[in-house]
Amino acid sequence: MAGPRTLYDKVFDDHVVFNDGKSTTLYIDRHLVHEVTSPQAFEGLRNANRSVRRPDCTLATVDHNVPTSSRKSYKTVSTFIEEEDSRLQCTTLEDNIKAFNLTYFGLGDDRQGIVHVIGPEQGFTLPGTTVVCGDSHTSTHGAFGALAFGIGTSEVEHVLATQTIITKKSKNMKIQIDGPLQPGVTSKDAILHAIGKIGTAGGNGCVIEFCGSTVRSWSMEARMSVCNMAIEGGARAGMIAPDDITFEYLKGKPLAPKVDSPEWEAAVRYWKGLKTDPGAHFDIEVYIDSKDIAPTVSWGTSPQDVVAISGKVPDPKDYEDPVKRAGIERALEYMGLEPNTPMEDIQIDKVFIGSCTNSRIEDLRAAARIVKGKKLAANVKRAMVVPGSGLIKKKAEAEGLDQIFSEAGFEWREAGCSMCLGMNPDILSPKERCASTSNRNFEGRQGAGGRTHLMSPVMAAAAGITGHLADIRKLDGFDASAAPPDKPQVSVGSDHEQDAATNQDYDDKTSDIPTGENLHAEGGAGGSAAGFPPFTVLKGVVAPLARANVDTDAIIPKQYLKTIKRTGLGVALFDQWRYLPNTDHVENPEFVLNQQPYRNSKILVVTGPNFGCGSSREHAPWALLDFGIKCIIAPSFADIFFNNTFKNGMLPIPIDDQSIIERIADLAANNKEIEVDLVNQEIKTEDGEIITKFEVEEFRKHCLVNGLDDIGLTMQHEDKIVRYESKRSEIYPWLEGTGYMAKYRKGPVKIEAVKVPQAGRRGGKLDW
Ligand SMILES: CC(C)[C@H](C(=O)O)[C@@H](O)C(=O)O
Ligand code: SF4
Repeated sequence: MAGPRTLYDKVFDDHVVFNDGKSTTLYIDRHLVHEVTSPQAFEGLRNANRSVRRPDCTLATVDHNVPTSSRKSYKTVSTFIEEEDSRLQCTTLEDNIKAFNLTYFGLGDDRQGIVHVIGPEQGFTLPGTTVVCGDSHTSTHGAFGALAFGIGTSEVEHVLATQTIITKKSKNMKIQIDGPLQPGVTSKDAILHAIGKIGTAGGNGCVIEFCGSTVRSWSMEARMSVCNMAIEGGARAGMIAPDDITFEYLKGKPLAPKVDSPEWEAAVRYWKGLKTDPGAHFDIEVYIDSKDIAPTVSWGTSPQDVVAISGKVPDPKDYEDPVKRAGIERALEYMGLEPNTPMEDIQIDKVFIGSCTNSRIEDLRAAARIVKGKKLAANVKRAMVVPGSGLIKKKAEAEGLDQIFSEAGFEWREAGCSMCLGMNPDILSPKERCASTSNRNFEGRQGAGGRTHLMSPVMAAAAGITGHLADIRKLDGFDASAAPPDKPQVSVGSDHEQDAATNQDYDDKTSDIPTGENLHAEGGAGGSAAGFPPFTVLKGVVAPLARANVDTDAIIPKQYLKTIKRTGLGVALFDQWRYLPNTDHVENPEFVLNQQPYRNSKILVVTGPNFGCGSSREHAPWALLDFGIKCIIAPSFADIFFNNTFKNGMLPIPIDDQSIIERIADLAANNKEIEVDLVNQEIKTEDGEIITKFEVEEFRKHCLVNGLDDIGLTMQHEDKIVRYESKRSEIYPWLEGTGYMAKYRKGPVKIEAVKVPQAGRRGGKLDW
C-alpha cells in the first residue's frame, strides 16, 4: 500500500490472506479461548467433522465461572465447582481441550487466570500479531501493538477451523494524550475520562490508536488498562505502538522469543517498525491534555457516565435533549442517586479490586500502598481483591501484598473474573453499591439490582477505607510527590527474573508448526456451505424500542450465558425489562415485547443509537432469534453485535437518518407491517411504498441471501491460507516456535496429555 500508514494499517496489511474485493480474510496469530463463548463453537466443529487448524496458536483457560475461594482442596472442576451450569461449562471446555488437543491452564495451574491477563503474562501476546478471543476485552492485547479484538462464538468456530477471520477494514481513530498525569491520576482515570468525552459509541467502526507523551510514559500494565476499555468507547480494538517498555516487558516471558537469540533480534527489528508513519491519515482525532484528567468515577449505568471525583451527580434538568434527560433520570433511579449530590458523599457497601482492567501486579501494589496500615470502613460489608492470574497472586504474596490487604480487612482471593460480572458466586445483592476497578457499570452487571461505580485501583482502595467515594488526593498521608501508580514500582529487571523463576517449572519449549496437509482430515473444500435458512424478504409488524445504548448485558444477562447450547434463549431476551423484578418470569405488561401484536414481531426498530454495545456474547443475537426477531433496524450498532447477527442469518440495518427511524417507529406504533427486502435493499410499507433503500456489504448479503456458512466458503481457499502460513514462517519465525505444543515436533497430533497440572503437583502433567 502506498503512502504513510497507521500502526493499525500496518498490522492489518501484514495479515491479509486474500481480499476478494468484497471482504478481507485476515490471518489470526493468537486465539485465546474461555469456557463461556467456546462450547457452541466446538460443537459446530464436531458437527461438521472439522479439526482445530492451529492448536499451537490457541490457548485456553477457565475464568468467568470459576469460584475465587481457596483452592486448597481443589482436585477437579467437577468436584470443585458447585453451581451446576458453571461446572458444565468448565467440564465442557476441558472435554473439548482433550478432544481437540489444545493447551489449557486449569484451576490447578498457577498460570490460570483471566484470558486477557494470562496472554500477555505468558508472552502469547506479541507486538504486530492478530489476537482474537470470544470476548470483547480482547482489545487489551492492543497495548503491545497487536491488532486484538473480540469475536462472537461463530467467529470462534471460524478461527478454530481456519485460523482466519473474514473482516472489513475499520476506520482509524487516534486519541492523543500529552503531558504528565497529575498526582493520584492513573491510566484508568485517563480512559474513563476519554470515554466520557467520546461516548460509548464514539469509537464505533474504528480502531483507536492511543498515543502521545502520556501514553508513551506508561508501563505495560497501565497501557493494558487503557486498551482494555477501548471497547467501552465502542471501538473494535485499541492499539499502542510497541517501544522499549514493551520489549522490556516481554523479555523472559515464556512464549516470547528468547532474549538475544536471532529470533529476538529479528522480532525487535520488525516490532520497531510498528508505528504510525508521519502524515498517516486518521478519520477521527481526539486530543486530551493530561492536566484535564482528574481521578474519575462513574455515576450512572454506562461507562460514559463519568465525572471527576470532585464533581456532582448530574441533574437531568440541565439537559434539553429529552432522550438524554430520560436516560439520565433512568440511570439515577437505578443507581439510587439524587441529582447534584457531591460524588464524595456517596456511601458504598462493597469494594471489588480485580478484572481484566485492573488486576495486574502493579494495580495490586498501588492499591496496597493506599490500604497499608489502615482498616476497612465500618459500613463496608465486603471488599475483595482478586488477582488476574495465579502467577500474579503468587508474586503479590511474595511481596507481602496479601498480608497488607488481609490486615486491612480485604479478602484475598483466587484468580478469575469474579465480581466483574458475577458469573461465579461473587455478586452484589440488589441495591448494594460497589466501588469497582472493573470496566462495565451496566444495570445488573455485578448482580441483579447492584450498583457499580467504576474507578482506578487506588480510588477503590480509598473508597474501602473511607466508606464512600473518596478523592485519593485528599487522603491522609497521600504523597503527591511519590511515583504515580502507573509507573513500575520495582525495577523492570527484577520483575522479569521473577517471571522466569515462576515459570521455570513449566514446559515452554518451542515447537514446529504442523504442515497444512496434516491439519485437515476432511480436506479443504469439503466444508459444509449450508448454514441457515436464506434471508430474502421479511414482512411483518415491527416492535418499537425507544432506548439508546442498549448493551448486550441488557439483551441477555449473564445468568443465561451458562448454557452450552445456542437454542432456547428466547425466554431470556431483555430479562430485566421484560419481567417484573423478584418474580419468576412474570411479564411486565409495560414492556413492548409483552404486548400484542409485538410479541410475534420478526422485526425490531430501535430509536436510540448504538444497539448491542458491550460484551461480545453471541447469546444476544441467539436470544433475539429464538424469540423470533430476525431483523433489527437502528440508528447504529456496536461492531461485534453487528457481526454476530449476520453469522446467525439475521439482518441488522443501520439507518442514520433519524426521520426514517421515526417513520418506521410510527408505523410500528400503529401496528402496521413493513417489508424488508434484502435482495433489492429496500424497506417498504405494507402498501409497497419504498420507505428507504439501505446499504449492506456485498459479501454479507451474499451469505444471507444464500444461507451460506462462511467457514465452508473460507475452506475453499485453503491453498491461500497454506501459502500465507509458509510466508509467515519465513518472515516471522518467532510466531511459530512459541507454542507449548512441543509434541508437534514428534509427529502427528495425539489426543492425550494436555498439560493440566494436578492440584498439589503444580507443573506436572495430567493424563486424561
Ligand atoms: C462472557 C463474555 C462474552 C463477555 C464479553 O465479551 O465481554 C464478558 O467477558 C464480559 O465482560 O461481559
Ligand atoms: S470484563 Fe470482566 S468478565 Fe469480561 S473478561 Fe474481563 S474480567 Fe472477565
